[in-house]
Order: sequence, then C-alpha cells, then structure tokens
Amino acid sequence: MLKYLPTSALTPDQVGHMAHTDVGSLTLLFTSSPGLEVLSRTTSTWIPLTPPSGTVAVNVGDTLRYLSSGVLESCLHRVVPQVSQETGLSTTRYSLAFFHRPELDAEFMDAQGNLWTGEQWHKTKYRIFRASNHEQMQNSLLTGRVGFLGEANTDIDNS
Ligand SMILES: O=C(O)CCC(=O)C(=O)O
Ligand SMILES: [Fe+2]
Repeated sequence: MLKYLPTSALTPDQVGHMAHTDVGSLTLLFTSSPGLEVLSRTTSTWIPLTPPSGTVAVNVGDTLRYLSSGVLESCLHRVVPQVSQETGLSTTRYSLAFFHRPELDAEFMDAQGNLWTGEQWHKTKYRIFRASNHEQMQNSLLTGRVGFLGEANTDIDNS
C-alpha cells in the first residue's frame, strides 16, 4: 500500500513518484485516485491514467521487457500530486501495487547487452529507487531509457 502525503512543495523534483519503469515483470496497480501519468511513446507527452472503478492497471516492468527481448515494452510512468482547491496542498493519495518479479537466479540481457540475474537487477535498481530525488535524477537506470532522466530532461532514447 502506498500513501502519498499532502505537500505544499510542488517543484518538479518533488513529484509524488519520479518518472520510472517498474523493476519486475508485471505490476498490478489498484487505485482510484488521480495522479498517475504514463508517457506516450508516440507523442512523448504525459497522459493521465486513472483506472476506472473495479479495474486494475497492468504495467510491464523492465525484466519482462528484457526477458521478451523488447517485444513487450516497459511502461514509463510517474505520480504527480493533485492540488486541492480548498487547501492549496496536494491531496492524500492511496494506491496498492502488487509487484511480480522473476526468480533471483533468472538471467536476462538489458538493452545495452549487459547480462543480469534477477537478483542483481532488483538490487541495483532498488538502490536508485531509495536514493534521494537529486541522485535519482542523475541516473537513467530509473527510467530504463539511456540518456533520459525523467523530470530532468526530455531527450528520449528508444533503446
Ligand atoms: O501509486 C501509483 O499509482 C504508482 C506507484 C508506482 O508506480 C510504483 O510503486 O512503482
Ligand atoms: Fe511504478
């Protein structure tokens, strides 16, 4: 369960959840709160996505992308705070994510040809997830797009 607390600090480096691809294979995301946005590969714009009530959003993560040799694309997404007209603060947001991931000893190759085990990939990418927003912005591992740093720039490499 993820809870995004209200904040008055709405500068771009303090978004609810930085632009990223999920680390595992498939993510099942349950939420009825607005704020989730997905980057369109065709227009390179952020598209708001609120799953209709009773439905679940299914994200392909990095490892399924690599295990399928890129046939399935990992989805780049972020969470943007929604500001309440009454308080001027962002609203509290809840979501429930169920992360599937490969076995720790599963092997796959990333888009640059580097070989990984599931465990290595998970530990490496999670270290970035836990880092400060500033450090996250220095590392395109978070976005799974070489040279693309999410909020920090918009040059997308489709590798
Ligand atoms: O809270 C959400 O809607 C998305 C969360 C998310 O993208 C994640 O935890 O990887
Ligand atoms: Fe995510």
